[in-house]
Amino acid sequence: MSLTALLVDGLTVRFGSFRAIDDLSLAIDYGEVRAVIGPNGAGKTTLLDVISGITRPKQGRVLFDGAHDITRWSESAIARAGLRRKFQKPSVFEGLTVRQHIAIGADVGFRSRLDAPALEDRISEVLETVGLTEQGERLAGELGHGHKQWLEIGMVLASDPRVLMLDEPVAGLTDEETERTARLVRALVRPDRAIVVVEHDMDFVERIADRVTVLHEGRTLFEGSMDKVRADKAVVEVYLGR
Ligand SMILES: Nc1ncnc2c1ncn2[C@@H]1O[C@H](COP(=O)(O)OP(=O)(O)OP(=O)(O)O)[C@@H](O)[C@H]1O
Repeated sequence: MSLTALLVDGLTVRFGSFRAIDDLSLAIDYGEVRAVIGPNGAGKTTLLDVISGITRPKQGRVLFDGAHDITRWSESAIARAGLRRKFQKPSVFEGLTVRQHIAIGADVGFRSRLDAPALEDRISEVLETVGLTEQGERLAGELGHGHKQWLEIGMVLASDPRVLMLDEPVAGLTDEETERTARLVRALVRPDRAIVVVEHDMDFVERIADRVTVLHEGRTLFEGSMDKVRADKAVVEVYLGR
């Protein structure tokens, strides 16, 4: 296993003549939580779209696990390899229970197929981790927004991801739910997993991120700890000071 989970190398994504990602290079290691922040339109979602196979770059590579350029892989091949994403808007199956959702996540994603008892154990373990044990038999449609977010994190987690991408996981959550999500994200850290979080809530980012990459106009404006990010003049000018 490489120490680097994702190596983004000279990546450019164009929409017509506009460069949403502009010759971007960055490395994300196993064992870390990396926050990707920056103003609207900086290219954060586009970066996640490339890593998850939704958008094809014009130039550059994304090496997964030090060896595989995933920019030509299909979305499903990328997901099967263990790169999994929770999208910004919760989209649960209203008529299925919480347990059924986690089962789908485990069944679709788990790289070594589980037998029935192992699957039940896995579901219970995931429910415990995301704090939804008591809601296991409830229909997803009855859950509040926070619980839906944790359910979706649970679905992704059930697949035992190597790279876990979370797109604005605390948008629309209360302060208490945000705090609980921060604790959850930190509990998902493992030496063989990289967690990439796109988020606008800077207090949340400070709580979870080992390192922060600030994007601006498709390039890295700054990279470092949140303390250093907050102190950087250029970052304050284009983003934090607004
Ligand atoms: N399919 C597309 N066609 C044309 N332009 C696009 C497309 N997708 C994204 N863009 C443009 O690329 C730029 C980067 O968008 P992106 O969604 O990656 O930004 P972001 O940093 O995620 O912003 P936000 O914080 O608002 O989510 C924006 O100017 C956006 O309008």
